[in-house]
Amino acid sequence: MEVIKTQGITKVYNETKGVPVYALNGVDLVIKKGEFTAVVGPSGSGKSTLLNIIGGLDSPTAGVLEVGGTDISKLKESKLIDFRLNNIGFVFQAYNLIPVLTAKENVAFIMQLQKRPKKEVDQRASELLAEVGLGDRLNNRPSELSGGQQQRVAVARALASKPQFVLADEPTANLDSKSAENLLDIMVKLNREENITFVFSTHDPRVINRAHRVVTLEDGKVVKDEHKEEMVV
Ligand SMILES: Nc1ncnc2c1ncn2[C@@H]1O[C@H](COP(=O)(O)OP(=O)(O)OP(=O)(O)O)[C@@H](O)[C@H]1O
Repeated sequence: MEVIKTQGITKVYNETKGVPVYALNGVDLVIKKGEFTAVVGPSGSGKSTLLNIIGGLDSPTAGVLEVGGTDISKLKESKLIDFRLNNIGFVFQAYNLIPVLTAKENVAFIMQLQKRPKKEVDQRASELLAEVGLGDRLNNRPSELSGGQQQRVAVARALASKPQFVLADEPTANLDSKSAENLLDIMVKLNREENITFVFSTHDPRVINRAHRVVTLEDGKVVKDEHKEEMVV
């Protein structure tokens, strides 16, 4: 099943002086359910721009973007906010947790926005945190957690809404190698056992090694798209 389909996605930034910048230049990409995909490429190649557009956080200058068969490039902002909430999970490099809320409240918050029953919210928040190895940290605030633990809360939060896929922009960028490995182990496990679709951008060779599919961008274009037979564990 196709979860994400882009056709001719282009993003142009108009430089005030001189030439326009093509951050993306005709990207065609199909991501299927259960894929574990790394988007790689040199600095400035368009990775963040692509992830922001796939996540409905930014709109393309041209092209079509379908998520689960819905053309989201045509949705109005209010509809798009709802669509994002219910269909896409986000993990950013700077954690982006709400500082005054506990780990459990951060995960619950997304489900409260979805107006799910309190009992279900409570139970699922605890279960997800246990799944990422933080069953004993439910009531700690982000400042009381390590960077790796905060990023695991972010993964639990991304999954809370039962999204069609999870987008992670450089998820290991601020982590030491042990925490990065640990985060990867959890993402791989969620992918393998629950068929969660992950798309992440990265510079990190350890992350690239664990991906099943590696899409390489250069100057806003896909220049390589490798599918690996076997995952390297
Ligand atoms: N708001 C903006 N205005 C003008 N140009 C922009 C803007 N955002 C991005 N760009 C340009 O678009 C191109 C792609 O940027 P993008 O951030 O997507 O690259 P990236 O591959 O994620 O880079 P990095 O690995 O350094 O994070 C770059 O040339 C960048 O300078």
